[in-house]
Amino acid sequence: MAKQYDVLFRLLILGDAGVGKTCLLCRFTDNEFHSSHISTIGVDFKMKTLKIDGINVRVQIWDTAGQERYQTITKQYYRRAQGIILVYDITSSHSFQHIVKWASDVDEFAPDKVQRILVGNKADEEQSRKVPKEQGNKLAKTYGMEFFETSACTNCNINESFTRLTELVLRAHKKELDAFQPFTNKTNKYIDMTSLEGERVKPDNDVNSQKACAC
Ligand SMILES: Nc1nc2c(ncn2[C@@H]2O[C@H](COP(=O)(O)OP(=O)(O)OP(=O)(O)O)[C@@H](O)[C@H]2O)c(=O)[nH]1
Repeated sequence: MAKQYDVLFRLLILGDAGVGKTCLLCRFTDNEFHSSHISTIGVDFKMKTLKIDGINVRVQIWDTAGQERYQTITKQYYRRAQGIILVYDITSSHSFQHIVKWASDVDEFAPDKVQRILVGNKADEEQSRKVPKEQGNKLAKTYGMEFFETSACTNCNINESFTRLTELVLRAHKKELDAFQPFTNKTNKYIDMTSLEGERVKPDNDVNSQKACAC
């Protein structure tokens, strides 16, 4: 069977419970939105293939539980990530203030090379907004991250934010990819960055993957 992608990356979505991590993922991968909140237990993941600069990039996107009690499990996934989306809810000042804690966890547990973006979700809820867009921008600048306001509900900036993070990851790993040059050869090989950067997981059998997508 012909190879269907050239490189595989792992992305991670972090943020407080209820900010919309699962909905962002479901919107991006399946173009679905669900209005109920079913808390993620541990972690769950979905896959999608993007074409960037002629390269077929497969992304394995891990959705993590925002609840404190799952942090021991979710932190184990940081070190295998090449890209991280830090999410807050624009209607929740608390979730925004908490980004500092999420970012410091990333500094502590993720690889140095990890690429990060900041996302303020629920941008459709303008009437309940607690976090001005400028504040999001300012915080992102402080951390040297790019910033997006999104709405999983109205499908605003979803593709843009996931695609941008994938572009940043691709750029950060350009040297390794150039050395391998899978895009020009005719073999069925692809680069699995997820196994190169850490211990390989077997998602199909992963005991932590307990939640079917609610969206
Ligand atoms: N208005 C609006 N509601 C949203 C949006 N994204 C998510 N929600 C709602 O926010 C609630 C929580 O969404 P989830 O995606 O389950 O939140 P989560 O961050 O995955 O939560 P945990 O799994 O507990 O960490 C649900 O009721 C969603 O419908 C959005 O863009 N706009």
